[in-house]
Amino acid sequence: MNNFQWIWQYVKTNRNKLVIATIFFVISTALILVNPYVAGQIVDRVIDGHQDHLLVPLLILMIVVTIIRTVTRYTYQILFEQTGQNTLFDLRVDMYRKLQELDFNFFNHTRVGDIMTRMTGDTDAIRHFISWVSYQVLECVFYFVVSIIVMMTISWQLTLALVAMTPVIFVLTQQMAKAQHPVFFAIRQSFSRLNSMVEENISGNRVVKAFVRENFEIDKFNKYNEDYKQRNMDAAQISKTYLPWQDGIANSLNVIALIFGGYLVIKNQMTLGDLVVFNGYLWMLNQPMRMSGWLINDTERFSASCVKIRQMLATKPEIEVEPNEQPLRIQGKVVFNHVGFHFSDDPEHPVLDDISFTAEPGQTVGIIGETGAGKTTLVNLIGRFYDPSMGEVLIDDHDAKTYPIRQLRDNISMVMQDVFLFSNTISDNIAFGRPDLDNSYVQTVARIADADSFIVRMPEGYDTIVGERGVGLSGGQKQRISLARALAKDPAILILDDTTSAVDMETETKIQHELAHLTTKKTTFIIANRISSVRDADLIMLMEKGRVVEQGTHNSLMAQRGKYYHVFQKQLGLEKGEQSGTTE
Ligand SMILES: Nc1ncnc2c1ncn2[C@@H]1O[C@H](COP(=O)(O)OP(=O)(O)OP(=O)(O)O)[C@@H](O)[C@H]1O
Repeated sequence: MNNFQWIWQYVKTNRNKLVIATIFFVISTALILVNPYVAGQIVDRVIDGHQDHLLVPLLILMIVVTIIRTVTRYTYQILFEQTGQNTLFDLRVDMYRKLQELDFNFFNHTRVGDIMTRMTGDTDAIRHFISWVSYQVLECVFYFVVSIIVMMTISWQLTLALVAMTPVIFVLTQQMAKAQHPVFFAIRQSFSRLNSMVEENISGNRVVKAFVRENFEIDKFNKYNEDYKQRNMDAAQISKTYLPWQDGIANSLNVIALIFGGYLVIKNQMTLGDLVVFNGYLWMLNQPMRMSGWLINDTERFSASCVKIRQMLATKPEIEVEPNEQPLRIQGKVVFNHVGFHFSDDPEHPVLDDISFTAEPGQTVGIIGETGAGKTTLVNLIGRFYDPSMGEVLIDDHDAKTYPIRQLRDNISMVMQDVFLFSNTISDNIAFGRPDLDNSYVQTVARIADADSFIVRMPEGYDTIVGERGVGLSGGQKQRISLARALAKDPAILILDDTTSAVDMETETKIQHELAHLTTKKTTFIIANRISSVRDADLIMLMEKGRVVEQGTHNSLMAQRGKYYHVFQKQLGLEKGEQSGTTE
């Protein structure tokens, strides 16, 4: 399917509008023929033929035609614009839906700036094509065909002399399109890189300032900015090479018409009135020749944008998301059966290797281990953010792959390492997964997460709007709101990925105490650095380089006197050194 066929799928819902627009377009464009003809009549019949009484009616006719033409032209332009806007709207809806459907794998490999370029610049290039370029092309084709037919009826010799120039224009247009094609793709890529760079700089502005790297960032931006400018200059250079020729040839038609037309008038093979009429239609032949270069540019921009959008819409998530199904309540038993995992773009490096364990419903599993050991990846397999490359993950004794993904995730809450809050009220952030929650339940879960005490001290309490990504809150406060958000879902499986790393040990103990006394038991996975965070767990796994090297309860692991024992001794020593009388 080419780009035109593809975009037609969106445009065709506006069929009625397009039919009306086309009728107005035909009326408006056909009326263009009238005034030059009337002008010819004025010359031949009023000036040469001395039929003075015809002057006023002919002038009135010209005015009426001009008014009708203005109204019809305005109407079809509006209708084309509406069609473009509607298409843009539908396209954005589809793209946004697709973004919700795409998985971690896509977002791991696609820059935010690139996605933003597709959602804004690319969609607008398509709107511009539908709202403006499409009827300009129609107009040009109409002008070209009609002007030749009409001019033929006036003087076929003169028409042929002019039409002889069109192959040259055609070849120039073809050449220009060929040269512009890769350049517009390069412009599109460069713009996306520039957007990504700016987006990254804004997101990372605190890091930039903290490391005093503003000048480095400016230099980096200048490089991308320069590249974008250069690509546009390349396009301009190509236009500069071809457009003056096209323009020159289009203009030369006037000269040819005057010289050859004048000759025909002198030879009495054409009346002066006919030459005036002919001249009146000449711009209609000129216009398509002049416009063709610009329309080619816009069409190339349209094509480059279509390719990027179609690529995104065609991307299939590795894990298919089915439409919403009936809610399903799971018990929360989790079994890993010789699970191995590698990222699809890096099959050489297994991130998880032969992991096996069982967590009964309501049990707590603690996962500790060095950084990069694979702890986050392991819990990501439970919610099917990735599927295992080997072995199987069983949820309630069924392969996790057999669950529709949304049904499964509805039963799982994750508090992620990198807390993200929406720029909304605290209350809405907590109720994100269950928007129908009443305020008292929101407060209950906030209390369990030890967030209530600081929220009520805020000027607007639960109605306080937090900034983008939770700006305005401390790291620990964000973690606690994010924990409350996870609890509000009342999940069967709760995953806490380094959730209490930014809170003090006293608060952590308090939260753990509250979690342990929840009315509905949840299978809880706690990833932590401090053994104190997991020591009461039913099962503790110590991970190293993608493998579980020791597992058991705190007491059994201590009795083994292995790696866990040594980590514990080390942490105990550090804690004692740092603060006496802590929870250990
Ligand atoms: N999207 C990805 N593509 C390729 N490799 C990845 C990706 N995400 C993580 N990894 C690699 O997988 C390994 C395990 O990462 P993971 O985040 O699971 O570790 P972790 O134990 O949770 O670490 P930390 O305690 O620092 O959070 C790391 O070596 C990491 O480099």
